[in-house]
Amino acid sequence: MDEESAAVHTTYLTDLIAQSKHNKGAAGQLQRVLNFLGHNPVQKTDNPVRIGVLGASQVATYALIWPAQRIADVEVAAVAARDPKRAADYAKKHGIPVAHGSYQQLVDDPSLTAIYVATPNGLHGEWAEAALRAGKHVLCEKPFTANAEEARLVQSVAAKQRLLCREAFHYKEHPANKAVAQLLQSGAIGQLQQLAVQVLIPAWAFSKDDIRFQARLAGGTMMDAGCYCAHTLRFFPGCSRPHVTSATAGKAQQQLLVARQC
Ligand SMILES: NC(=O)C1=CN([C@@H]2O[C@H](COP(=O)(O)OP(=O)(O)OC[C@H]3O[C@@H](n4cnc5c(N)ncnc54)[C@H](OP(=O)(O)O)[C@@H]3O)[C@@H](O)[C@H]2O)C=CC1
Ligand SMILES: O=C1OC[C@@H](O)[C@H](O)[C@H]1O
Repeated sequence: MDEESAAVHTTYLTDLIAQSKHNKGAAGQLQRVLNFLGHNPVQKTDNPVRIGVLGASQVATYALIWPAQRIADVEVAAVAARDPKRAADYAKKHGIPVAHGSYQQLVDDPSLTAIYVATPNGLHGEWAEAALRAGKHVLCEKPFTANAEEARLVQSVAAKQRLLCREAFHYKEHPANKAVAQLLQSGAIGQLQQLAVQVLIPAWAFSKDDIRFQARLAGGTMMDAGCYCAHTLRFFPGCSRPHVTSATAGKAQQQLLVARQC
């Protein structure tokens, strides 16, 4: 969304929130949408965490750039794309002060504290590792890497470098999920018997050449939506380490990217 449309949406939502003052639930929902639009930037502190975005991606806008505008001690300080012009255009559009024409330049930028890896899945491991070796903390998009071997390597580099390296699963930070986890932990609702997870994402939301449909970039339903299922199964207290008894690979359905696990 460009700045002008964001401003229009913001005004509209602010009016709606004012009108919903007698309905706290609705007002809260609307406030969250307004926050998501991120159009109320705050003054940064003197020494914010300076994050560089690796990949001029869609996800970086709503997962990092807009939310960071409302956080005083976080600054999105640079972006890199494989093409310098694309990096410059993206930086201009989103008010990012520095644009790098290669991922390596971003990783080597001494002014940055952390790197947000927002590339196709197949490149997560390589660039998370490069960023860690260059002394940067890493926030890596899900799924963490393309396979377990890469994941172990990246984690070992993070440990050796004494740097943070987190996978960007935000669902587990949501208060509703934390409350469920706490209920399960406390035993207040008994012991967990079964957990069924299903993620449905409309396939029409993406073009045919989207990174999600490209095996060479570690795409595919299980990598895109299915990693939420696998992660959820391990996240809640009482869940044992999943044991795979069978697996069947098939072509994605026409209408939906569907991933299920029990
Ligand atoms: N946590 C969450 O809620 C979400 C996470 N994601 C994850 O974020 C990542 C990016 O997804 P999304 O932003 O939707 O994807 P986009 O296609 O919008 O962005 C991917 C970026 O990767 C870069 N890239 C590098 N190599 C290639 C290549 N060979 N082909 C295509 N792009 C390439 C491109 O950057 P450039 O051209 O600038 O170099 C591009 O901007 C994925 O891993 C996805 O799983 C996605 C959505 C939500
Ligand atoms: O992680 C994700 O969340 C939102 C979806 O649009 C997307 O396919 C997936 O990458």
